[in-house]
Amino acid sequence: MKEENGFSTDQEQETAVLVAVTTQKQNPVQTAEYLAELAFLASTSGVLTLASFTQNLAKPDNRTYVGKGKLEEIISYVIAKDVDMLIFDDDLSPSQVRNIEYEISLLGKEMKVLDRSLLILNIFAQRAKTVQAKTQVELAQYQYMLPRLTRMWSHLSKQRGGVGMRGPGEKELETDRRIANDRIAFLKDKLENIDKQSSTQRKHRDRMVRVSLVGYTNVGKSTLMQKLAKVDVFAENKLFATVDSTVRKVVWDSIPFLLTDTVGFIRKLPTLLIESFKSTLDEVREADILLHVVDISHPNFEEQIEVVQGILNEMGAGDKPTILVFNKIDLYNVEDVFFEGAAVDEDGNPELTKMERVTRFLKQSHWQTNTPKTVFISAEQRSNLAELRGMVMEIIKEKHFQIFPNWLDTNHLMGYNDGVVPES
Ligand SMILES: Nc1nc2c(ncn2[C@@H]2O[C@H](COP(=O)(O)OP(=O)(O)OP(=O)(O)O)[C@@H](O)[C@H]2O)c(=O)[nH]1
Ligand SMILES: [Mg+2]
Repeated sequence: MKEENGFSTDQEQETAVLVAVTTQKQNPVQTAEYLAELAFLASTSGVLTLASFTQNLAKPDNRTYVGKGKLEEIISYVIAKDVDMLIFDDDLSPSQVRNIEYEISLLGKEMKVLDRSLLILNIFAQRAKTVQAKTQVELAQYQYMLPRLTRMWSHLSKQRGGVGMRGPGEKELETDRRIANDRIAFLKDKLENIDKQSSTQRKHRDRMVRVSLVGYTNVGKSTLMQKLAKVDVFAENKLFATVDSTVRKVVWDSIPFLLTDTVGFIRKLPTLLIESFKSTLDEVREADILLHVVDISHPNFEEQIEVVQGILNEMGAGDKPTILVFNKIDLYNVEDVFFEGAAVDEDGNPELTKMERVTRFLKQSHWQTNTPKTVFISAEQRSNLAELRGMVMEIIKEKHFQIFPNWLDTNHLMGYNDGVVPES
């Protein structure tokens, strides 16, 4: 194992070459962005990207994803550089994996062939902490591997550990499909029991308003959770820092509610993961209010919003009361803002802070006008958190009084009807 102490040294760090195709459905700019994301995923799981290859095709090749000539070019490169693995940006069918492995073996080399899903599964496996998350990931891994259980797979995994080979463990990989199927049945059973327990737990706290932080991975959900609930939640500049959902009871203006931090979404999130994380995602499904966090400093944030919205719709959570929370405004380029003429206050007051200027500029942007509820914040620098809190409180109170029409503390009703939220 190369990561015995949780560190991998430079010499021993596993290396990868990334492969993507530009198609009729995916333009070169998108391909470049997706490759950047794939490299980030690789580095999150401790793998160093040495190079990436792309090819223009009408659609990915049925047999080997890229064309034969391109594959040969890639294989010569990986042999010359002694690369540990090939990572493909799209999901490969079991037969594509076999064909690619076969082409590699013709040149006397053995190497791991991963796709985006497997890489994501691997990161989830590294990060899952609770029994539930671990079970969910293991189930997804088995379901992914079942149609791919080949001699090559078990042979390789016996020889070398590391990325792509974690999870079910080497021993199980040698076992036949029947045993894998038994394991899948066992894990499903286990999950069902855990589900029963957690749904009982959820019922016990049934009568509290639930607020869920959702959003693309790495946008700052856990950081915001920390600032809002004053708890220590693991946040990191890596993808999928959070795999387990964290629930905290928070009391604002004497009204208690539950705040949940959830696993981040990503483009092409493996369907198997969505399925096996069903119960974790129930937190989202059963939420009263969603805070959809967006990293406005990310060049692709608009597409990320769509991906998240798409997954929420698929889950049947697309029409919940939602606040679009644009985070990381501290990273927003101030010069752009200056040239848009927003640097000076309407009253001619030039004394606006950078954050105030950025906020003012963003509030004039189409994101403000097209979306019913938006707010621009910096979780890390605590900018505009009071405004966010006010917006959340407005909906929380509405929901809370639906659940508790006789909530006795009339102090907190004052000012509620006209939407005034007491300053904290
Ligand atoms: N500059 C800046 N960085 C931020 C802000 N909020 C969060 N970050 C950073 O963004 C990175 C990701 O933050 P997390 O809170 O882990 O993001 P997450 O959405 O929980 O990510 P996953 O759990 O991986 O889905 C961390 O390095 C944070 O320090 C912000 O307002 N400004
Ligand atoms: Mg997180």
